[in-house]
Amino acid sequence: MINKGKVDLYKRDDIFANINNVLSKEVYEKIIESNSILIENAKIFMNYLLSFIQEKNFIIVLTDKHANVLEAVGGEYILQKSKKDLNFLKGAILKESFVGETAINLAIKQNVPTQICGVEHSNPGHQDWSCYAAPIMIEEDTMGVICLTEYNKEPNENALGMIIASAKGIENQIKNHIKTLKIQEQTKYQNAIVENISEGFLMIDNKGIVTYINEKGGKILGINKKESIGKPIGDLVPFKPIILDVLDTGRGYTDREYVLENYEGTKYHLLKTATPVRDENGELIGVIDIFKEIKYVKKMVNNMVGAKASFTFDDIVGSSSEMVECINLAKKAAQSSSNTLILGESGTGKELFAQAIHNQSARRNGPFVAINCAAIPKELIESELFGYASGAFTGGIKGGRPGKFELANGGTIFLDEIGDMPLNIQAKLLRVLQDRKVVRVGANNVFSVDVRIIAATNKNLYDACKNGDFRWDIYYRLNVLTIQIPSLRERSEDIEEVTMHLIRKISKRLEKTTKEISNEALNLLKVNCWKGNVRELENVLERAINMCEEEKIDLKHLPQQLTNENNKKIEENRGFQEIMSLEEMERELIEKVLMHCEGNISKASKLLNVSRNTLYNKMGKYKLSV
Ligand SMILES: Nc1ncnc2c1ncn2[C@@H]1O[C@H](COP(=O)(O)OP(=O)(O)OP(=O)(O)O)[C@@H](O)[C@H]1O
Repeated sequence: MINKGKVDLYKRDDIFANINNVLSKEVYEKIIESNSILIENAKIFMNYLLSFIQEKNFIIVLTDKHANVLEAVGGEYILQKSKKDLNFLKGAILKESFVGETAINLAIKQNVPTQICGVEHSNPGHQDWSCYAAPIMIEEDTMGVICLTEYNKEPNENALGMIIASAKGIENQIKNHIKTLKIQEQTKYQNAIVENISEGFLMIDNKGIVTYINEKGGKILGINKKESIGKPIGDLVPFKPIILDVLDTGRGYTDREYVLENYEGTKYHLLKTATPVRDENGELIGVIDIFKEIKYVKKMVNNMVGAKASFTFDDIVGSSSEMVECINLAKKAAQSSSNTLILGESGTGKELFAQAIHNQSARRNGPFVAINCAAIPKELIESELFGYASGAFTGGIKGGRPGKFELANGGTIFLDEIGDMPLNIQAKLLRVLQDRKVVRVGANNVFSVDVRIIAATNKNLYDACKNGDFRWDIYYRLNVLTIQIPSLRERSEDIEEVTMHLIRKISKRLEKTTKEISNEALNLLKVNCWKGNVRELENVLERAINMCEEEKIDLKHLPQQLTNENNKKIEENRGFQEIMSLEEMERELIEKVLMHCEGNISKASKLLNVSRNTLYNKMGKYKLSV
């Protein structure tokens, strides 16, 4: 719809007292800023229109949606005249209450192109002029109005058409402008994402030309981000980039391992994912390559699978001289990164010590990776320890897998039950012990690893070496710092302290209120021989706490078997002796055995099933000599 001269004639006689209304400077500047897109795009059309109309008689005015003048262009004379007659100056307020009904006001009010010529104007001061105005609409909202004004009372048959076409042109221009701004904003976000991801990001076109590379990618490939764009990737790096294979085959890949050395001589072990990019017709137009350093992947894996040491020296309980000696030795081991061997029966706390050593060492922030050599089938130990290469065996994960040594890089590996490691694996272990180098099963690449080794066993490794079951060279390399953890039998004076510690620990875990133990129950625990050491004691206490409804564990909560065994012992002792204290019995037994072995400490300690150290300590305690 178009308005042509539809004016309320009764307004013609209105007197407009205040036609010089102009916006204040501050308000005008604000309005200019908020309409900057409209002004920027309209100006192009205003100047264009001006170039083929008679500048002498015409002015073109742009207003915002409230009829405030944003721009006015035209020949100098006519511009000055329109300022005087029509108030057409930048910042002027042309609303109806100030200037009467005009083509601009009507175009805003009714959202349609409007023309008002000569006497059709309500304002007598406008009646020498003709105005042709068209609204500029974006998504059904009026942004402003463009108006062609002629110093002529008679209608101009081309003017309205010209102004409508200009308004349409401005609308299209603004729409494109908004689209571009949106794309620019999106690109900004995308760039921020690509630049801030921890991975290297590279994009090439179907000719292998770099179209984008992020800062991290440039660092890994050893190339300058800005200078590389527009150049063939093959010319920028000292190796054949495997991303080019994707252009040949059209097939991408996920998480493929790759080792590269850039021009700066820096080696990177990467995990790469390459994705072909196709246009809407399915034509390959480029490849996106994302690569990350595998050390960060391993760190993440370790964090997720819990390759962490949770125990510290504060968790090790026991104040017997044997235990204190062990703890001191272990603290010394924590100060060094030498190979460490922990010996002791099952359940004596070998892993507990290994974790405490790691947590007090300089490697405490690195991974702690434990592997039990006795618990893994012989055929799998090698790949578990050293990893395997892609295609090493059927069923293996495509792209290969790192072994525990690689996963422990920068930290500690705990080789539990090392005495059970098959001889063929021991040969490979020797290489790691000597050079800290790992070769995956089925691979040629050698990886350097920075790993501290703590091994443990309940076997006599010396005897195993003599029998040919364990390699001497490994034994000597592991036997640098050796910690022999005494069994609970050898340090029965620790039983009360360990018991109280375990009651607190287990009650907390099971959310029970049990916190004490009766003297009778504690005495029964003290006389037990604890074949399974602290672990067995822990199991008995866990069972007792589960059974116990009160705060105190009593005899009835302990397994019947313990009471039976104890009764049996007392019966046996009654046969040859009145009831003696436990210490008296121990002293007498040691004395008898020493006599039997004619003072040979080694023989006596073997017969008593305690270490020589322990025997010496006990002899000191009971003032026995040979
Ligand atoms: N001195 C100690 N103080 C506190 N808790 C201990 C102590 N010794 C062992 N434990 C606890 O006993 C349990 C067994 O310990 P750990 O697993 O370290 O023994 P291990 O010698 O490595 O056993 P295995 O040879 O069977 O692997 C763990 O729950 C551990 O926390």
